[in-house]
Amino acid sequence: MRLIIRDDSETASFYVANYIIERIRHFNPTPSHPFVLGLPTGSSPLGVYRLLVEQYKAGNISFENVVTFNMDEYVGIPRDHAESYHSFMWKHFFSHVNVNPNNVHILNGNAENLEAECVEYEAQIKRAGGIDLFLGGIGEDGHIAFNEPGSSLASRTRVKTLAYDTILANSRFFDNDIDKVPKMALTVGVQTVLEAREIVVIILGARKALALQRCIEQGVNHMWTLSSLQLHPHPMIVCDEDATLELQVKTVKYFKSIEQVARQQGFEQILPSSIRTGPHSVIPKTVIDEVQSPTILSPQPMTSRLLRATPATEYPLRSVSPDLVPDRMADRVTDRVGIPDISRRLTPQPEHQQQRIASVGA
Ligand SMILES: N[C@@H]1[C@@H](O)[C@H](O)[C@@H](COP(=O)(O)O)O[C@@H]1O
Repeated sequence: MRLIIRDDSETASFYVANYIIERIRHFNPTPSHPFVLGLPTGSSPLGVYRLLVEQYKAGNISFENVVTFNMDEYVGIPRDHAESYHSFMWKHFFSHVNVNPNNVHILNGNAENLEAECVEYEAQIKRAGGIDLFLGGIGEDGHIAFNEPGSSLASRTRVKTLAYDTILANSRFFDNDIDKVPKMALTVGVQTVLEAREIVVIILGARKALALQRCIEQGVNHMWTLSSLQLHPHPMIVCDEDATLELQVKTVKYFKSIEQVARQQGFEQILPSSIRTGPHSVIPKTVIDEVQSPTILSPQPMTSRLLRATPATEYPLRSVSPDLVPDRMADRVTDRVGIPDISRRLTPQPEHQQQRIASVGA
């Protein structure tokens, strides 16, 4: 899990937008090998969409070969209702960029057979080759898409009844009248999200702080469906400082230090090549040269093989996301020359303390 913490919503959105742009560029999508992007609605991704549109207009990114799948849609409100997720997506993103309308997929909450609609949506995702990057937001109760508390972590796209808390939270978009808020939605499942090759979630504001805490510091739990991210190989949460309010100080310092150390080492994030370029491309293989020696008839020892590393430009020498290096708060207590002073550990060791007291007294 990567947790990226930024000062405010603007800088968090900036990080996510740039990240998506970098990922699409790296992937180098073509009509036959498009980048498949999962997208959310809600107020949290608004800044990201604004920045993506800005960058598109500045000529820095193209969405021509990007296929999109939205997370969810209300059931029973007209597609052109101002608060439908169709309207939201076209208003804030699609109509401002060069995405091909045929490449846009949003669940139809007015389908005659809602169940069949959901089954077909899963099939469409599969036909598109799976989702390369799923961008998500969360509800205050830690739900991802409309996977409300108690949703099966194995769930797939389906019809979902909304939790009262969600109806209440979303009433702000419906004249603060909960009677106007749809009570059902179509949503991708937790499993659908987990099957994306990469997941990025943006979490902003103090009202999401408890959800973030449950998802980062506690175990996988169907009552906080975002916590399922812990089971994914490449998840990243980007949040603002306000969203960290319920986290332990050491958790915040830990994740900040991870990012700092990575930057000092000269990288932001390195994903395996198959994730960065999609499943269809050939992953460069390390070449092994056999040493030709006609006189050796017995099996050659390992030292007779020359391992020629593939150039870093083609394939990273570090082939996986950097692992989180345990970083104890106690290890940060250093003396003046920067060497850890064991006698001042935050978890006291009585024998060392005694030695120190004795040496100070001498
Ligand atoms: N179905 C959507 C979610 O996908 C979204 O993450 C959530 C949070 O919205 P906001 O970002 O406005 O808090 O709202 C709805 O419940």
